[in-house]
Amino acid sequence: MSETTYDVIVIGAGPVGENIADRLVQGGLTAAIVERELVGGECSYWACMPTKALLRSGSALRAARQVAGAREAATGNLDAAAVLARRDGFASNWKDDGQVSWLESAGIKLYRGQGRIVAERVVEVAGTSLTARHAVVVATGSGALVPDIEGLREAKPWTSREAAAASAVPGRLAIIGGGVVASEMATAYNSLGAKVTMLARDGVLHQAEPFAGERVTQALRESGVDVRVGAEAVSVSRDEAGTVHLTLADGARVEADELLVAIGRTPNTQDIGLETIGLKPGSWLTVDEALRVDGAGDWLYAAGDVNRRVLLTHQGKYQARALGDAIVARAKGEKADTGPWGRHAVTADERAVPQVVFTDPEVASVGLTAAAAEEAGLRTRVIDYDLGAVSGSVLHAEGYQGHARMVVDEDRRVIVGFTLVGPDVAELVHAATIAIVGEVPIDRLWHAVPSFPTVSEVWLRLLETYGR
Ligand SMILES: Cc1cc2nc3c(=O)[nH]c(=O)nc-3n(C[C@H](O)[C@H](O)[C@H](O)COP(=O)(O)OP(=O)(O)OC[C@H]3O[C@@H](n4cnc5c(N)ncnc54)[C@H](O)[C@@H]3O)c2cc1C
Ligand SMILES: NC(=O)c1ccc[n+]([C@@H]2O[C@H](COP(=O)([O-])OP(=O)(O)OC[C@H]3O[C@@H](n4cnc5c(N)ncnc54)[C@H](O)[C@@H]3O)[C@@H](O)[C@H]2O)c1
Repeated sequence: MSETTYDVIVIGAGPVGENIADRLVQGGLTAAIVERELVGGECSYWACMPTKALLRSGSALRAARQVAGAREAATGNLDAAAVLARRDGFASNWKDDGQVSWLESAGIKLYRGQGRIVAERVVEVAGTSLTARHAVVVATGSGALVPDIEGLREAKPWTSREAAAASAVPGRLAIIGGGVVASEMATAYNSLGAKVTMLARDGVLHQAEPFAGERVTQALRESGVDVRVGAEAVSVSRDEAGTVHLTLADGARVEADELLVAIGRTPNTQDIGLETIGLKPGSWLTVDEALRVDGAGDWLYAAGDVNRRVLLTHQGKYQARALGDAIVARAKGEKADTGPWGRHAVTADERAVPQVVFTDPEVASVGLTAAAAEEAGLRTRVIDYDLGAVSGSVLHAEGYQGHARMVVDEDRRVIVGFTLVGPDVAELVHAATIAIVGEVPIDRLWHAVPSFPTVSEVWLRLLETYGR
């Protein structure tokens, strides 16, 4: 077995692993990255990029149909084949040459194969033993969770991977789940012509502000999706003709051509050698504020989905920048600055995580919901405003419907949570992220004047509702 030594070994070349390795090399260290599938990870080929590509064409068509003049020009349905072809491009046709070239140009050494920790600071991959001088970082991400429902695995359901990469649109698609993947894929496949049934046992987008799930449910139903809140599948089978049959807890039956299971994620830690260092294979890697793995030595870190802090690409990459720079600092004998909002801290993971759900309407949020703020013991005031009543919204689309909520910490008079629901609100949320991270006092926000006539004028309306 050949042996090679690097300053740091990163297992997993998803968006998080790539960014960590980049920061390390930019900081003057050597880094090897280990990847068993495609460089770029889930996000590039089976998650963020292809799913957003599947959603974008339907969103553009709906936007045109909401404006007189454009509506008359947008008379047909989506060209599903063209949408799928555009999606293929955004998934780089499931080839990673571009990302491999980037690794080379960034000075990061790639090893292909399953990486396994075999001892402290030692990782084996495809017959090569890699030794780390300073650290090993696990950035192996997550995979789809498939529940133990009778007959489900034998029925060969789609997970998010098959939904993101499908080469044809099924006539009927049933979905188990009511979270982000379920809601986005119900939106996408409905727009592509599938008859969608969504079994949302625990409600639709139930982790968001309640009005978000309610509006998305209503819009999905209006566009023809059969949303069944509270419905639970108890058994599944696929017959010889390929039809999937589901039986629900209340005895109801659902038939579909494909079944998507979208009920959350499981960590990719089953076969990475955790047992060799006293940790449990298949478990999420819990970490401290420096992203060091609990129960391991100070040489092992975990970032991105696998540490379960926040399962989002942008937040994982935020962890990657902080962690990469912290390892560089420690390697130089400096102390890492992991105190709140420090250079190497991941404070935003707890206080200001933005997320956009690309449904129709879109849901864009950051920070705490009103319920979460109350649960955290904050003395809050919740300000709501009808987004459709803003001049910019009325101009943006006929019959624009939306809602905005601002959650204010009354003791500090700063915003701690913000949620927008409406067409094209995705690009509006970053202003709220800055207000929360910057802890901008409400009194100062009165001086941040939104342009007229934009949808952003909702900021002014919220402040007026709050009062001066
Ligand atoms: C359908 C869907 C849509 C999504 N859309 C969005 C979105 O719009 N915006 C957003 O912010 N987030 C989105 N997410 C979440 C996002 O995909 C993840 O948060 C992100 O991919 C996490 O990055 P990561 O690098 O931690 O893990 P991954 O992207 O999962 O990458 C981990 C990599 O490690 C490799 N690996 C695993 N084990 C080993 C091993 N032992 N040896 C070698 N290599 C290994 C894997 O092959 C993979 O390439 C979506 C998720 C899904 C499922
Ligand atoms: N636009 C985006 O930012 C985006 C898009 C897609 C996915 N993601 C990320 O990917 C992750 C995975 O998404 P997801 O939708 O799979 O998970 P999720 O956690 O968002 O939703 C899972 C849903 O399934 C329900 N559920 C759990 N077990 C169930 C069961 N046995 N039967 C029926 N329902 C059950 C849960 O109550 C929940 O509503 C999320 O954490 C999300 O952050 C982000």
